[in-house]
Amino acid sequence: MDKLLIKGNGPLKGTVRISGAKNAALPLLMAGLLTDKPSVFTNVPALRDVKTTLALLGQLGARVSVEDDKVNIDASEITNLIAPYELVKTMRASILVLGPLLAKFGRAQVSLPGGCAIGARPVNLHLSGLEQMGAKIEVEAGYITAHVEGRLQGANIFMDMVSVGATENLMMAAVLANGTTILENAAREPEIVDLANCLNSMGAKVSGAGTDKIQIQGVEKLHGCHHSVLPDRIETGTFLVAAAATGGKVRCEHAAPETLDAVISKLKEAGAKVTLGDDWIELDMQGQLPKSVNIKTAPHPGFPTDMQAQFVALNCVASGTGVVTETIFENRFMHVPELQRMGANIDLEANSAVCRGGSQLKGAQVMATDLRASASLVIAGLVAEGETLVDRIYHLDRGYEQIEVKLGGLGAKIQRVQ
Ligand SMILES: CC(=O)N[C@H]1[C@@H](OP(=O)(O)OP(=O)(O)OC[C@H]2O[C@@H](n3ccc(=O)[nH]c3=O)[C@H](O)[C@@H]2O)O[C@H](CO)[C@@H](O)[C@@H]1O
Ligand SMILES: C=C(OP(=O)(O)O)C(=O)O
Repeated sequence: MDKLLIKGNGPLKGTVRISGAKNAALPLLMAGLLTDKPSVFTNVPALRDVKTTLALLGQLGARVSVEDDKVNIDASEITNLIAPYELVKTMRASILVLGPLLAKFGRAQVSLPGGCAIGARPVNLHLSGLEQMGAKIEVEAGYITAHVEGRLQGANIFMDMVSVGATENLMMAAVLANGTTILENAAREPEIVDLANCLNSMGAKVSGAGTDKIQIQGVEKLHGCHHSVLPDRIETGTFLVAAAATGGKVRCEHAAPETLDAVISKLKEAGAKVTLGDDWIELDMQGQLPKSVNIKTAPHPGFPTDMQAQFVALNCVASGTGVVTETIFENRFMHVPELQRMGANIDLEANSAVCRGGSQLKGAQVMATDLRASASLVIAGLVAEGETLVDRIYHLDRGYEQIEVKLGGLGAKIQRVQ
């Protein structure tokens, strides 16, 4: 099993190219199921989750081809409407095939994603929204089986929690429904706007994406698309935090600065000088060490839960005490015991991590437990004294494209080992 060996060696410096966003790419690729015509996506990141998505689409009968960062999907001959456990278990976003399959083919069977490291992550909002659109749904023997007589029907759906995945699934279902669907208390993440833009380029009628009320007027058919995936705001944020923690100066290119307000604001509070262009962000610590910051995660435009672990690592080496509160997932502090093994001074109190800064972290063998927890261990390894070995980095490969190559380009001593 691959591991990352990191030797802390001072400030990161240089320029890094940001990849397309995992969380935008996955629903976009699934949207390829909604049309008989070819869909072409560019700026698709080479990630394990993208491979899983393409394998899933292939298993359903879609013809998929990949050339560098370009993916072509032809879903004109779908032969199978089952998303099996073997694929769904490795990637929770597989549930996003349910809306498109039901809307286009009238039925689908998708394995229940099950619990995962960061929390239980139920899919009740996805299912109840589809039921309100006329679907009949049964959950039995670990599978969700859904069908609808004729077309899904437009509906007014109020979601009693803000869910990114449910908003995306229901939006994709509603584009081919009969009539108008209104999604209230919808998620407002930039990846939802990217999906809506892509669906509209396919002939859908979606308005209000990026607000908490999305209106979708169903159409009978969609055509193909040519869509470039939104840059990854979480990958960008991770490199910026790594630069801040090491006291460095890093410029992220091919980024989307407008999607990172909450993160940039916290980096400035930590003492970083941040400069923005249309598609780049530069962070300069001007030789200073960071100051601790308080953080509370919240749905967009609040502080993203997917950046929480990286800021815990930053707070450990910063000056002062920072309290990081997680409000989205009930078990998203698994990086804390691993950071403690490296000498971090953190106390867990309910859903908050009280991080007392100023520790000189020491290299250790640590274990990645989920995607962003892994990123926080890499950041800690970059500032630790001595060698850090991060095990189980298949989690990292789900969401970071060649992280060791990109960090190496910024001067880090990091290599993949067996
Ligand atoms: C592929 C993708 O885009 N993943 C992102 C997506 O995950 P995902 O779409 O799974 O996250 P959600 O926004 O749905 O989850 C938010 C909260 O709602 C709960 N919930 C969700 C659905 C449901 O039917 N019932 C329910 O109770 C979840 O357990 C969680 O506590 O948004 C999360 C929150 O920003 C991010 O951390 C993930 O990186
Ligand atoms: C939690 C994450 O992803 P997923 O929803 O794909 O598990 C993440 O990207 O941090």
